Amino acid sequence: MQMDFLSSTTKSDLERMLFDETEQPKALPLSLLAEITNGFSDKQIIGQGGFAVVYQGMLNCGKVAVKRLCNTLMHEEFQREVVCLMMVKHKNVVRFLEYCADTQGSMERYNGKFVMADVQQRLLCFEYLPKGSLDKYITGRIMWHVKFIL
Ligand SMILES: Nc1ncnc2c1ncn2[C@@H]1O[C@H](COP(=O)(O)OP(=O)(O)OP(=O)(O)O)[C@@H](O)[C@H]1O
Repeated sequence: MQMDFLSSTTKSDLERMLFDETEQPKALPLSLLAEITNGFSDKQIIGQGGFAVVYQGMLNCGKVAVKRLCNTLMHEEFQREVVCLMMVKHKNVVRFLEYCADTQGSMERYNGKFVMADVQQRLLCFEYLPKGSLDKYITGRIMWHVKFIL
């Protein structure tokens, strides 16, 4: 199996992906995700789940949601998640666009010695949904229902 040494997907490939629903999810370079989130700036954060921080990624036309997973996630779990996301295609499920699995060596001190440690970054990219979190709507409805009963 021949593999590209580095993913060369560009911002315009990502835009094409966003507007063409027949395109299959591909690997994205970390540098592109850093570029569209302004270096994973806090100002771009749109939410936080149990295992990830979610950033808004800005394209020339359109937006995406970039989910940066915590680095305790095992590679096998990430792989399983990507496989599942690639199989789900439904109008009621947010569209999965691309993924990024980046590993870089970094010299770190361990027990008084320098060792080369693997620094892993795992990210998922989805279409951006502008109406906020579903839990606000559900909580709102439940609160209203409880008030009505009382
Ligand atoms: N595609 C998206 N478009 C816009 N906002 C999003 C998108 N995905 C996630 N978010 C925002 O980020 C928040 C966290 O999302 P995330 O999917 O990480 O967590 P979750 O589903 O709430 O929890 P879990 O960690 O159990 O998956 C959401 O509540 C939402 O506000």
